Amino acid sequence: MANRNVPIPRRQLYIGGEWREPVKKNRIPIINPATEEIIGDIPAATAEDVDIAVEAARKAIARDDWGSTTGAKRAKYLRAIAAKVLEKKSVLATLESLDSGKTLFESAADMDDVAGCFEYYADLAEALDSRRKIPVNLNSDSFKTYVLREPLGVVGLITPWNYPLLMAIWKVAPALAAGCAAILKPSELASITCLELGEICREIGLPSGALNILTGLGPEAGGPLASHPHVDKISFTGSGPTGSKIMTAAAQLVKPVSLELGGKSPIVVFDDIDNLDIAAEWTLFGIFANTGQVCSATSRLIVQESIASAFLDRLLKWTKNIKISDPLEEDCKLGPVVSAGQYEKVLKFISNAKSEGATILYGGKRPQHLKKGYYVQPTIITDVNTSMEIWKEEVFGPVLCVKTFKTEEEAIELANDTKYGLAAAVMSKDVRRCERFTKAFQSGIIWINCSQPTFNQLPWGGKKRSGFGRDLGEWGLENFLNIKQVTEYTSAEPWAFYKSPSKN
Ligand SMILES: NC(=O)C1=CN([C@@H]2O[C@H](COP(=O)(O)OP(=O)(O)OC[C@H]3O[C@@H](n4cnc5c(N)ncnc54)[C@H](O)[C@@H]3O)[C@@H](O)[C@H]2O)C=CC1
Ligand SMILES: NCCCC(=O)O
Ligand code: NA
Repeated sequence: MANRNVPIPRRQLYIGGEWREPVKKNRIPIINPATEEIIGDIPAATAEDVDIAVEAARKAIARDDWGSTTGAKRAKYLRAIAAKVLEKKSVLATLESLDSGKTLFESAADMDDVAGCFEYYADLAEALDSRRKIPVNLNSDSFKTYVLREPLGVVGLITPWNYPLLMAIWKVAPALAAGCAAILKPSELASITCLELGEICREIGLPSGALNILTGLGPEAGGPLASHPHVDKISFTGSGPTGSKIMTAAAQLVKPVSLELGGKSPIVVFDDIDNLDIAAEWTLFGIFANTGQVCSATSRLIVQESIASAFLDRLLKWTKNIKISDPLEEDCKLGPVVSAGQYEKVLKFISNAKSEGATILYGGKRPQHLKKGYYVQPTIITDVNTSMEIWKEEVFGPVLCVKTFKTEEEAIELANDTKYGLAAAVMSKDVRRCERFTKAFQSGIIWINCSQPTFNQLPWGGKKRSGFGRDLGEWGLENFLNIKQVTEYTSAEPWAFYKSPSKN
């Protein structure tokens, strides 16, 4: 077992490059979901702190060392942050697991991804210098034109608890690369590593106010950020209802938002797959990685009837082999869900499925060997119909529901039978069929013969009620840039639209 005695730092809000006590001095307890114990506390920001952070961010935007410096200089800071994250990887990963219940293996992988994301956007920040001013040729003697890419301004980044530091960095890294000044509001359920990012920024000397970190409750800290008149954009990842509230608040000021919300993504498995075990493992990974708390989790298995029984059999064997334990234990592959609320919510989904007539093929309860902690067994539910809650609603826990199909048309119809549109996966060795599914799936992310692999270079986001806008890749950077066209009249001749008074 990793060292669970890593001390939990007692931090304040990170504003203007310094630690600052919240104006109202309130704090929120940190709960370890594996033990249900309080292990520390975080500061609780309110509207007063948001005002101070916005002011610090506006100053950073106006200063030569941040808002108007080069991408190359900003890249140096991003690379320095990446290096520090790797230097502190072991402690950060442990803190992430203690706070969120994520397995230590996954937390460590997240820290690598965090560093990789900073490195990736450091490259893009450097490349931005040559794309900052792009001439546009009009074939005109009268006009010279060009397009500028500028930092959008002060941006609010509101993020969830399922990948506490990584989801924040998907927004922080491109926002800083673009030259914006950012205010990050992480989830109150898991904020420790985001506060440690503040310490890293302090250590590497990030110019003050470029990144401000306000922990606190959603309505008290996130709400004022979304409705602040001097915040130029909100980028949000989280639940649909909260996304909707943020969009409503931002709409009052015509403030742009990007929303990365939930999903109920399908994984379609055809009978032509060569290897049931490979498909079974991807199906497992698609729903049980991070204990199913993944917005892109492929939580609806749609399997061809001819192999359904053999495939489910194999799936069960793999599922029974998953080690469920304290997330710091070696080889743990399934930790607790994040909170008591999430635990109750997941169990309720399972009991509702049962009362609606579905069969709990496996799991559905707390694992017997774990008396404390918010643990739920990996759960597989069959005899599902399309009007059931379990087919329609995002559980955000380790719960897979299963339906069978006979024909390709039926599989597409079932796959798209959802209000969401984040991700979709197809498993088949028929290349043409995979192409047909790629086209037919109504979603922003397609996986072929796999589920969940995610790369910094590729756009991440959805359609339908999964939201709009894209994190990651060059799209993630464009989110934080203002595109400004400049048109200069270069002719010595008068414009001659009006009759000149001198000719009267
Ligand atoms: N798509 C995704 O990645 C995620 C989906 N979820 C889903 O959402 C459900 C609820 O989880 P929550 O933690 O309550 O998610 P949430 O969507 O309410 O929280 C996400 C972020 O929004 C903030 N927030 C909450 N209310 C706000 C408001 N009125 N104004 C501004 N910011 C606000 C939270 O403090 C947090 O930082 C989960 O059970 C899960 O189903 C949760 C987290 C991530
Ligand atoms: N593999 C990263 C998933 C991110 C998300 O749940 O939004
Ligand atoms: Na926690």
